Amino acid sequence: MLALQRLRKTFSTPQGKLQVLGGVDLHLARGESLALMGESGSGKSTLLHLAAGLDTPDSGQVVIDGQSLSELNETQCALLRRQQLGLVFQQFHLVPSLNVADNLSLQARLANKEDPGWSRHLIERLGLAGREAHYPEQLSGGQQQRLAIGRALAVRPSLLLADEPTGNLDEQTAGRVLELLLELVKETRCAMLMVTHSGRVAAPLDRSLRLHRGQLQDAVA
Ligand SMILES: Nc1ncnc2c1ncn2[C@@H]1O[C@H](COP(=O)(O)OP(=O)(O)OP(=O)(O)O)[C@@H](O)[C@H]1O
Repeated sequence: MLALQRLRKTFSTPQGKLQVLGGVDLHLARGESLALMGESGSGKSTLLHLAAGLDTPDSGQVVIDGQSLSELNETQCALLRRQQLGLVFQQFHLVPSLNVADNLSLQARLANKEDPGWSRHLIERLGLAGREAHYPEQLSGGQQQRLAIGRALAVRPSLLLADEPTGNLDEQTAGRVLELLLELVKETRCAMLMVTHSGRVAAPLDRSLRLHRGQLQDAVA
């Protein structure tokens, strides 16, 4: 589903070249969830951005559903991102002027993949039934993040990329949101790559890897 092949990325800094990824290989299957851990500055966000096609590697390639991103031009890459990727961040990035129903279907509408039946099902699963006409500011933090997850899944993405998706929530709420997220990943059979600092968050995922000195290694619990 997602393959990272010999991915290298170096940044230029005032102190010289900084190699962040030194030839990273990774394979993620459909329905599989992977926690990406590592110290601050180890390159987790860099890897996530490359996987999302938001940045380009120095060498190596990102393959999503058999399609190498390096073979696509910017417009094609944006289309693939819209249609096949779901992105969830620590900040919910909901549109304040749109209600719950419209926030949920926003990405699907932009991707021409609107499916009212699936949206209704998601609203139910997210525990937001009856709240469709409410605006983000009327929701709790946990409800807002559930809505952001629903927006990402409304396109039925083949790959979900999540950057600390429960980082802004209290522990109890975070636990419930994570549980729901994992259920929905299994239900939709998308692959999920999740950046997290927390061993507790990583534990229920299928696998955990740690970025260290530009390489992926098995994470020690
Ligand atoms: N555009 C850039 N130019 C120069 N250096 C960069 C750039 N982007 C990231 N870096 C550097 O690359 C390294 C990896 O950054 P990255 O944000 O991927 O780390 P991270 O593991 O996500 O960190 P954190 O856990 O703190 O979010 C850091 O040393 C960072 O300063």
